Amino acid sequence: MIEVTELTKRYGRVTAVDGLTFTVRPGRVTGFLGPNGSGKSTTLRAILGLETPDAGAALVDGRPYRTLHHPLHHVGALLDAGAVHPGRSARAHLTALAVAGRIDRRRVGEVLEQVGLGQVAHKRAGEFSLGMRQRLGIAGALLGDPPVVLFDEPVNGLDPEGILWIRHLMKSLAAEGRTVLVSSHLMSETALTADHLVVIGRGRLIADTGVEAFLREHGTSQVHVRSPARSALAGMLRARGATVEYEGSKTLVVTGLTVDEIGDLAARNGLPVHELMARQASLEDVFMDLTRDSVEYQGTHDGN
Ligand SMILES: Nc1ncnc2c1ncn2[C@@H]1O[C@H](COP(=O)(O)OP(=O)(O)OP(=O)(O)O)[C@@H](O)[C@H]1O
Repeated sequence: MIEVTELTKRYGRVTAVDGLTFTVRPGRVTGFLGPNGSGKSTTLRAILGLETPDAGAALVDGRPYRTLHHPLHHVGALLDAGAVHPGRSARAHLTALAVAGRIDRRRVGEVLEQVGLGQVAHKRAGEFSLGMRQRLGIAGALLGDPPVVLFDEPVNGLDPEGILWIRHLMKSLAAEGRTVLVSSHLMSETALTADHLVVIGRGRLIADTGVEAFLREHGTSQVHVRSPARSALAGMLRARGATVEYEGSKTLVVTGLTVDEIGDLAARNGLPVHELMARQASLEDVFMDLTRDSVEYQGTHDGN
């Protein structure tokens, strides 16, 4: 379990994390979402004891990371997949980590197999593709068999096969009862993997909720209706409580009624309908709406 309480971190005049509180529970994948610069990496680094908070705390299993006796047995993290010596083989890299972390060297072979690098264990990391480097980073995170894992933007730059692999891995780690926290700036990708979402903007909490509840609450669906009698239809739809907007010369965009309700209403009143189509607002749109203020703030701030 990870507990972040009233966490604040400032860099000079920039408040990267601002009184942030949330808990990451075991047995599920928690997506940690926010636009670029919203404070995700800073929060992850604070959880890993790489940043000293100006206020508040970030605890792993009830303790600050720096006080854990065998940290790699508690937490595994993928922060920057590039942080591997290019001249070292995958096996040598992991062996060095194992020695430094007082972890049984037999784990090296196990994690190499687990991430699918068994065949290339002797290849130099400098010759690895980005996807292979991500896998190597994840192997390092899993070395201590930790109950808590953190991944910072793990699918960035990966091909579809790599993305699928990571999604599957996250879910299986959570199914084993581990605490899994995955940061991303992509809402739709995260919704496919995560069970729970923590959304932040300019270092503050925007949402802490289940993915399904989030989609129910924010995933507004619209219905596009093309009708030669759209003015009459619009009046009736509004009378039924729908929000109606005009688009082009023939189309209505309706929120608040289903396709069936709109079709039935038109039929009962003898109004012709040439097209009736449900459209789910994209998750990326929902996310951008939610975090817009924080992005504008960030832009202003960066400009100063
Ligand atoms: N070491 C640092 N020194 C100064 N400012 C920093 C430092 N680290 C982060 N910041 C600033 O803190 C804010 C939050 O950055 P952070 O990297 O935590 O955000 P993020 O959500 O992880 O974004 P990204 O996905 O772009 O990395 C940004 O304004 C960033 O410029």
